[in-house]
Amino acid sequence: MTARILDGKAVLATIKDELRGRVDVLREHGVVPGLGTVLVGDDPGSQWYVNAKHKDCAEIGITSIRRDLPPTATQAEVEAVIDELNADPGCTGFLVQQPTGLDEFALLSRVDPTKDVDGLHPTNLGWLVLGKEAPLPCTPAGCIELLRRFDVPIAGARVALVGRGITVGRPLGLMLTRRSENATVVLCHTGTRDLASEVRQADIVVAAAGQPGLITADMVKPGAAVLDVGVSRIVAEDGKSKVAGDVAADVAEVAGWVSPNPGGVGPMTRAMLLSNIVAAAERQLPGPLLAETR
Ligand SMILES: Nc1nc2c(c(=O)[nH]1)N[C@@H](CN(C=O)c1ccc(C(=O)N[C@@H](CCC(=O)O)C(=O)O)cc1)CN2
Repeated sequence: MTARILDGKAVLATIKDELRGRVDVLREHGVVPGLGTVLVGDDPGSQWYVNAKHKDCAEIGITSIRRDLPPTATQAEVEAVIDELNADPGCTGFLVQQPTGLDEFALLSRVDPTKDVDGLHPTNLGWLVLGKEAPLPCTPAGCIELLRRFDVPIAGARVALVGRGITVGRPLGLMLTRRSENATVVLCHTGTRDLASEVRQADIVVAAAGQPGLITADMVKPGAAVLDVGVSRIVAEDGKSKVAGDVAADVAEVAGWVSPNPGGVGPMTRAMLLSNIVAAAERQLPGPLLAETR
């Protein structure tokens, strides 16, 4: 068996097409969506992600506000930029690119939750726990959207999440166990006694541990869907740095679906960010118009 490819790049392009029309409607009603980003330091990966986010925005008519700060920026300086974006009416949503090397909990908490397009503000994560509508974290939302777009059955599926981080594993567990998804989730982490056995029982595996090649073919149930969220930077044989995922290449010989890495969940993170930006701007519309967008 060769697995079907969960092509996140293709889905990102489709979602951009879908969102363009909604951005046009917003503009017709005087609301111009504007994404703000706060980037601290000179990490090339973070710079790439932020550049990509603004490029995506430009392609569908969302304006950009960039605040790039040097690696020497202090907590107070970053918080001042957050206060400025909270107050800026042209910035309808913004995010602080992680990692910052600073107190990230304090930074996230300072963002106006109505402008939190990352869905990572404690209030918005709280709404998720309570089962209420709120902006959702982009990577877990991207995982679910990717499965949906390729008709991977989720309701009733047994899911092994590998990794309990705040941006992926933990919120994804909450999202997959909502009635709308109705999956059964096993959240695996470094304390899991027999990871291989947990993964082998799963219909869907989401690998977000940051350990290159952690999930091997012998651990995967034939026909399962395997999403690779791991991002480790390794030095290849040619001496060049490249991204390595958590899923070994031979998993594609056993699985029913696999997400490539790059080209799978990464572009979906960007797609869900765009969707959160548009939804945040739509909430600025007067009630009856907002109802029409739903
Ligand atoms: N404030 C946030 N910081 C971070 C988040 C986040 O959701 N919010 N997630 C990650 C990084 N991230 C978005 O910021 C992100 C990761 C990957 C991709 C992507 O498109 N990757 C490409 C490959 C890129 C490469 O070669 O390096 C792919 O997978 O095809 C986009 C965004 C941490 N920080």
